[in-house]
Amino acid sequence: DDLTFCYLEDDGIVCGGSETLRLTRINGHEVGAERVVDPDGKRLTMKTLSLNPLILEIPNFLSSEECDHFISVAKKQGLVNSSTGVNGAQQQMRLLDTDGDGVLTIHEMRLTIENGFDVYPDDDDILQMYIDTDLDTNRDGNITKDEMKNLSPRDMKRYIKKFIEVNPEKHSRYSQQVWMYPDQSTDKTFIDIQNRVSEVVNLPLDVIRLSNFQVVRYGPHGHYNAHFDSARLSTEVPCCRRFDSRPCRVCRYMTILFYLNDVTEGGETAFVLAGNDSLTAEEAKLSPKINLYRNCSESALHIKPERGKVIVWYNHYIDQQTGWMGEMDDRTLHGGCPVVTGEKWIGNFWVRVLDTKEEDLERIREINKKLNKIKTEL
Ligand SMILES: O=C(O)CCC(=O)C(=O)O
Ligand SMILES: [Fe+2]
Repeated sequence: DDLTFCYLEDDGIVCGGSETLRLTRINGHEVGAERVVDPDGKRLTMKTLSLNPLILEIPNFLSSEECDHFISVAKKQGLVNSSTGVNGAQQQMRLLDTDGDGVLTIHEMRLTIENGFDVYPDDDDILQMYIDTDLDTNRDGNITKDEMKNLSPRDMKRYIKKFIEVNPEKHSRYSQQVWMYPDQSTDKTFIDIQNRVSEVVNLPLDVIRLSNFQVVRYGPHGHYNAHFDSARLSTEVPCCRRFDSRPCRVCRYMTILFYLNDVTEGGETAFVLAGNDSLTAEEAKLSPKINLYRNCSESALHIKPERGKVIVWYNHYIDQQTGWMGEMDDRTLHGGCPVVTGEKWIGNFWVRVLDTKEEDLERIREINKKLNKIKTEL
């Protein structure tokens, strides 16, 4: 076998060929549990913040210089507006007449717009839309099926698109970003960090290199409403490869989130359902809790951004049979609360995998070849 994978086990480091490759999961023990981790001689403390979902934090994982480095790389590369996968222009609008009385109240219209367009208007914005578009002919604040015909789905889309241009903070995600890829970058700091991550999460560097990295900036009002970083398992839709143009789903085994600065006020990462089993993810997605821009304080767990801190969580369990990605953990529903004062910089390091370990072994071989070629050219 041409590949070797090593893991830290109870009795020391154990290595083997490609049959050894598997995903790992840190044992969180209990909330508040702390242990010392020692990547490249840096004594750091890893603490368990939550068990359901499993979330761990390591303060000072990055030095201030490393944080500044990523911020300046991002600025140099040029940040672009973030967008979520849900693009209003492609979505079929589903009228959410939740009580089934054939009439949309303002509340139901809000749900309809939130779901269909990934846009979060206030009640006043909806009333303004009725005025601007003449949708509510009899001006009673309710939209009947007949009144709905006053505005075609296409015109509605056009109206919402303009609304978002004027009120960007009402989109589900309001931030700017750049991407970095481990198999394309020779940035020394980036390579150091990949090694450090590999050590503390006990995953081979080869698996860490399957990841991608996104540096994100939020300004005042910047936020990201609650979402999943990954998607549920599916036998019909394959895991996305980079720049995939087929219908595909994002498969991110785990999220490693770096805080690159201290935020003056706001900007916590919120886990809506941490330790809360009384609400299903589907119920949560239709509840006001998901709108972190408005209802951040209703989440179960808040993590304060602190320069250099990293938090780690697992979007999926491990499939014990294959050792590869298993069911999604729907307690991971999370997002970024609005920045009140100052700005917020983070790095998202997403450990991405494909549907099978064999496909990822193939990718690992390709990446190694590519990196060897870059090395010999240097
Ligand atoms: O900004 C945050 O704290 C969370 C960001 C996030 O969830 C994401 O970018 O996927
Ligand atoms: Fe996220």
